[in-house]
Formats: sequence, structure tokens, C-alpha cells
Amino acid sequence: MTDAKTAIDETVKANDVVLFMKGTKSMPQCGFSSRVAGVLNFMGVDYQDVNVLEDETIRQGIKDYSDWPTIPQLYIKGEFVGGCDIITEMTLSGELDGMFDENGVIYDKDAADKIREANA
Ligand SMILES: N[C@@H](CCC(=O)N[C@@H](CS)C(=O)NCC(=O)O)C(=O)O
Repeated sequence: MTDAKTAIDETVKANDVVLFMKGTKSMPQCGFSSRVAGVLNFMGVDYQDVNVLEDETIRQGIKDYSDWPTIPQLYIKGEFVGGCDIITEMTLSGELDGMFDENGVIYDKDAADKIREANA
């Protein structure tokens, strides 16, 4: 295993929810990352953010790890869930709530409903 793959593997296994993003959860540096972090922040999810702009090997490594060409990338319990488009759709459909429920991830259901109401 490469160093990057090992580091990614350890991170997604050690944290229930991980967002590989450009920038940080408090200061995203890309609109796509900002959107996903914004959803998770608004829903009060406790997640680990990984700023790929700080490490080129992680930036490339995460694309190889998931075989997905772009960032952001959200992982729940070690499994790749999706990027910005997928997470946006899953938020609006309620599928993300279901995935959090199934995996015991704590989040604010009212906040999730508010996002859906605002986008109805
Ligand atoms: N449609 C994508 C949008 C994300 C995207 O296009 N990301 C680009 C620009 S931030 C990217 O990661 N490019 C490769 C790179 O910058 O390493 C999604 O749903 O996540």
C-alpha cells in the first residue's frame, strides 16, 4: 500500500464521517466543497475534514482510492458515498438522512428538513 493509501484508509476507518475537501470545514476554498461542508455543518454532523490542498499526494490519492475523479468526497463508515452533486441529491431526497440513521451518525433532522423546505 502506498503511504497516501494507508493514510486515507486509516482516516476513513478511524472517523465515522470524513469529508475530503478543498479548504477546511470552517474555510472551504472551493464552491463544491463549500456546499457539502455547508450541508454537514448545518445538519450538525460531527465529521473529520481533510484539506487536500495541503497535500498533493492525498489530493491524487483520494481519487485513486475511490476511483472518483473529483473533490469533494464524502465517506461514511469507511465507504465512499459521493461528491457534491450526489450529496446534494441525497440531502434533498432524504437518502442522506437514511444513511446517517443506518450508521448511527448523529445529525439534526429538523435542519435537514429545513434544507429540503428551502429547496422545494
Ligand atoms: N461534479 C462534481 C464537482 C466537483 C469538481 O468538479 N471538482 C473539481 C474542481 S474543485 C476537482 O476536484 N478537480 C480535480 C482537482 O482539483 O484535483 C461533484 O459533484 O463533486
